[in-house]
Amino acid sequence: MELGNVENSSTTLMTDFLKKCGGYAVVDGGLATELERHGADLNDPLWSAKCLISSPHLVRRVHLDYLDAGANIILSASYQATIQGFVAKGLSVEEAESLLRRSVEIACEAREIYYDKSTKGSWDYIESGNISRRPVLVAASIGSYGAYLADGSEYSGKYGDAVSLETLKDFHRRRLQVLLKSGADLIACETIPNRLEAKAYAELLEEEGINIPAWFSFNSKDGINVVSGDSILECASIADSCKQVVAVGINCTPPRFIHGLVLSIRKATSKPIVIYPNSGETYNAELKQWTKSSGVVDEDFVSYINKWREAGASLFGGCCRTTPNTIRAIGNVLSKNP
Ligand SMILES: C[S+](C)CC[C@H](N)C(=O)O
Ligand SMILES: N[C@@H](CCS)C(=O)O
Ligand SMILES: [Zn+2]
Repeated sequence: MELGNVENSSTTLMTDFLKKCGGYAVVDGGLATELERHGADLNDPLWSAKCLISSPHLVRRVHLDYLDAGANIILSASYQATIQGFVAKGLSVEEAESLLRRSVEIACEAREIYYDKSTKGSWDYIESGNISRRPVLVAASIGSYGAYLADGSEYSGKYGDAVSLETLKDFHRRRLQVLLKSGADLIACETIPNRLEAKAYAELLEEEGINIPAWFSFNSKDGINVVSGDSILECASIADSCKQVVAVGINCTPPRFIHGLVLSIRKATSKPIVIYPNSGETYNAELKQWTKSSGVVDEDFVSYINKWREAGASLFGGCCRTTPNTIRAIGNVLSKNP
């Protein structure tokens, strides 16, 4: 397919979807931390991807909980699922690729179960005079190279001089190819910590030329730049120039930084903005545990949703340590102020 057509059909998917959702869409909340809350032990280099092997039923249940809470987009458990990471655990490349596909299948199964069981509440929008089901997209999550390193590097974005654009493209290429053909509606490149990785994703998507839209979501620890110190404007511009990218945003970032970042992203792109902050707690990568941040108050961020909406965001959810309750509350805010 020619790039012009890729751009048109990808953009249409997102604009049609947002229209069907009433202009604003609800993204799910933290997947890994919710698995943990249900008893999963994520102290492993694979982090949440470990559950694809040990407890796929729990992954499906958490997806379903987010759908019950009102999510319009659910993200697969592939954030830290990499071929390299699975092979390091002793799996074959074929088994690793099959687990990647399985992560998307599990999310699709949850959507099927949700549609089958909910006769009330899911038939809630009218299109051309017909009552239709609540729109739900399945996004295949792609975590950064730093996520694979399993040492919290996605919160620093410092990969060292030895890691070049080509290193990152080689690292991501095969996983992206598998996920592009997995049946997912969307690719979610998440927690992108630096400009180089955004460029790597953009080039790979353009080289593959497959007609699946993607979003690029960055993280920040100062509300001005992405975590590596690279400019959010430059990062958002890379996303803006990539034809397959249908939304640009911020995830796994404390709520207090979001407003300024939305205003900055808006200067670089007119594409829809996606926002899914974490709880504001701090991650200890060594212990793989969360601690309350001292000296900062990150009150319940749902109260900020309207402010972020006024600043230009149109897709809202939560990242680490948010729960289905957060997502239900976001849905309530959006539906009260359509
Ligand atoms: C977004 S962080 C909480 C993900 C976990 C990290 N890559 C680790 O493995 O420790
Ligand atoms: N989608 C991932 C992001 C981690 S930062 C998750 O929710 O576990
Ligand atoms: Zn997160």
